[in-house]
Amino acid sequence: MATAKIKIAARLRPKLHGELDDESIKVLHATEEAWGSSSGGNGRGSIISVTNPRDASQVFKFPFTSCYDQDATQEEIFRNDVQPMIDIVYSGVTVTIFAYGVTSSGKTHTMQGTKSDPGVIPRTIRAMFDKKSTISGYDVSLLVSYMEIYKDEVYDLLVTRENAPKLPVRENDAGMVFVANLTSEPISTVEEFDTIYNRANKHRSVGATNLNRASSRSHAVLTIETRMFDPAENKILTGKINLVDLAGSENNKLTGNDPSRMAESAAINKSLSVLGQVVHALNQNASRIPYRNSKLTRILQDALGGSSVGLLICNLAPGVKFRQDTLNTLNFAVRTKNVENKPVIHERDNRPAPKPHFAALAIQPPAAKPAPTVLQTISTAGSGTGAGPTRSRTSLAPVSRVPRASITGNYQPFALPRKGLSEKIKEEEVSDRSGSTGFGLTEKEIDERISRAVEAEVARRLAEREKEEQERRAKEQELRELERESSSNTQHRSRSPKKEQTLPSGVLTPLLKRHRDLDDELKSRLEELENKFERGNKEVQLADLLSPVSKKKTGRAYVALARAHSEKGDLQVALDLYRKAESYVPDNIKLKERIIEIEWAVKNDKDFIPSPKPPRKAKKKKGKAKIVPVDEATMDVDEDLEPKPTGRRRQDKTEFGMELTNTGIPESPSQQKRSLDTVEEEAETPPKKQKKREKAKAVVENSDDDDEWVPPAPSKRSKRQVVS
Ligand SMILES: Nc1ncnc2c1ncn2[C@@H]1O[C@H](COP(=O)(O)OP(=O)(O)OP(=O)(O)O)[C@@H](O)[C@H]1O
Repeated sequence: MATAKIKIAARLRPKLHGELDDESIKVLHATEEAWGSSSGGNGRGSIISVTNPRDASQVFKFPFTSCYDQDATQEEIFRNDVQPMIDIVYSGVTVTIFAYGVTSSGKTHTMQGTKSDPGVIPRTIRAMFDKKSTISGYDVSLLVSYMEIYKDEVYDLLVTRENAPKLPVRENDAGMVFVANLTSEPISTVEEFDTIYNRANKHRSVGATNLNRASSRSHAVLTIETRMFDPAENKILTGKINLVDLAGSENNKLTGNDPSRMAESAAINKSLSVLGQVVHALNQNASRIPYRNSKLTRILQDALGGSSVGLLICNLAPGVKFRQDTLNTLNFAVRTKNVENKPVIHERDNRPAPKPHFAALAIQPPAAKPAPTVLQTISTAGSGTGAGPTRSRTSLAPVSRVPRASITGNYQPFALPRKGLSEKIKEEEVSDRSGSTGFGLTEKEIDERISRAVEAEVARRLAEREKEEQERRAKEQELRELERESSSNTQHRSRSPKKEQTLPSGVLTPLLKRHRDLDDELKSRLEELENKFERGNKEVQLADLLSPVSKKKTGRAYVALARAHSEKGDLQVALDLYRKAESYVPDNIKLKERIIEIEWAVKNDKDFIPSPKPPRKAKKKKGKAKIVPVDEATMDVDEDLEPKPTGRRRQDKTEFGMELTNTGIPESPSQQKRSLDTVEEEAETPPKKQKKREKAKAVVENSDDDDEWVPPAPSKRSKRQVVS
């Protein structure tokens, strides 16, 4: 079955007035000679390089097919990466393009642009109308729908704000997710679109923050649907392009959000966190992908491991202020580029089915739904010159995880069209509903059959759900027992002097010595937990079942083990353990950094010595001293991976895929400055021992995508990077 990976384009925006650009984030291009073209290679097969905030001698490299520097134009991005998608849409496939990045990184600029410098959306519309005018033999109609996801609720942007109710997200029989009651308006000219779009944008939730005067407070999804009726074949081909301007993840220290903004911010960060988890689960080949954990991922389900063709535009902001967010965005992009979709052509055949022989009718099983037609080949590298809808298709095998599409009349897009279909399509739909069955059955017989089938299906689903629920409860119970057992064992053992004798002297690192009992305990606990679940996706499944506190505990347990192994020099084992930890705390920024660093050390066969752990501070409480239970002490094993907030309870640093507790009260500017400095200071502290060993400038190639261009290490002699 043909698959298509999500394509990544990264764009670094220019520094804005008053911003500092320390040039730690760079775009390195391939040379003209290497690409054999005169395009200068700009935007094609280049890399983003980022200096490690914790060790300036390390440079992380992220190769993507398209990287755009601060001078890149809107036209360039559209021509290289978006224009080729138009042909795909007209071949009956859904394309999803989404802009992702921290707040103020330029997502809206890239997608919408300005009147004088239009972005992806206006250019796409023009290109779609241009393409439409070249198609002959089809009756083509275009429809637009536009929604925003604000605080995890979906609103129609084509209706006035006061009349916009929360819209439900549903799934049809074919597994296709759609937003019920979303308006879908026909558009016959570019000007018509512009009027509708400009009016709708006024309904979008936008607010001012310290980082962006017009910050998007919601995710916006604009969908253009193409319906092509072929009168000769009596078929309808339906393509779609979803243009998604995501809200940016936010660091409330930098945005200076007030409490009402914070609630928005929490919703934004939560949904982006789920997006990160979905991509993570897809990378792990997990059997359960947490699409349902947010409306955003539910609506983008088809674009992530589904039947669309995807393009992720990663927007990056320059300067040290955003460096951590840049790394997070790039990490997300690296993961996303491994996500595979299985594009499907959405075609509905309106020809009446041939009438079967009466003898066959007697033993006729209920009509099976035709499986989705799968694209044999989809070229995303075209130049936009393809002619007309693609007709070649072969496999009829059902798509495994997310077929989400049907070529029968069951197919429903995000929006259910309300009006303005071309007359012919309307006629077809009418004749579909009232016409002959093709099997000589009466309406009543059909109704009866349908009700029987529906009843059977409902009964089956209920039984399935009941079973799943029972299994889930049993698993949860088991986990609770394990946890209880484990914590009582831990307390018991900590009192037992015998345990000390079991330690092989001189082998354990200082960390292990401190936590020797716990190490054994944790190992056995983790082993027990592991045995309960299949390999492969067990961490993701388990993480789904655990409470947030248990997840954190388990993550820390893995981190403690990983750290111990890394100190012993078992870097590969340590790396595996850190990755496991990531399944439980996917949003831990320092853990991500640690993984990158160890990956680098393993790849380059270098030693890795973690920065020394800060001494554990005694926790003081007014009045009485707090007794820290042993179990809790294990949580501090890797304090440097997870700094504890001090003072008032709040989370300072936000990132993609990071779950936030935006419950804190904004600090005073002086407090903000102090704690920001601390964050920066922490980030800049290099792993000292390692620095001694690694005097030469190191380059990290942070990609497992071998077929992508990996340029040589930067040299002082060459201004531009050259393909070797
Ligand atoms: N490539 C660019 N060239 C010039 N200015 C840019 C570019 N990208 C972004 N900007 C400017 O940067 C500012 C922030 O951009 P924008 O609003 O697009 O960010 P955003 O990522 O959509 O932010 P948010 O998530 O808060 O909505 C705007 O003033 C915009 O004009």
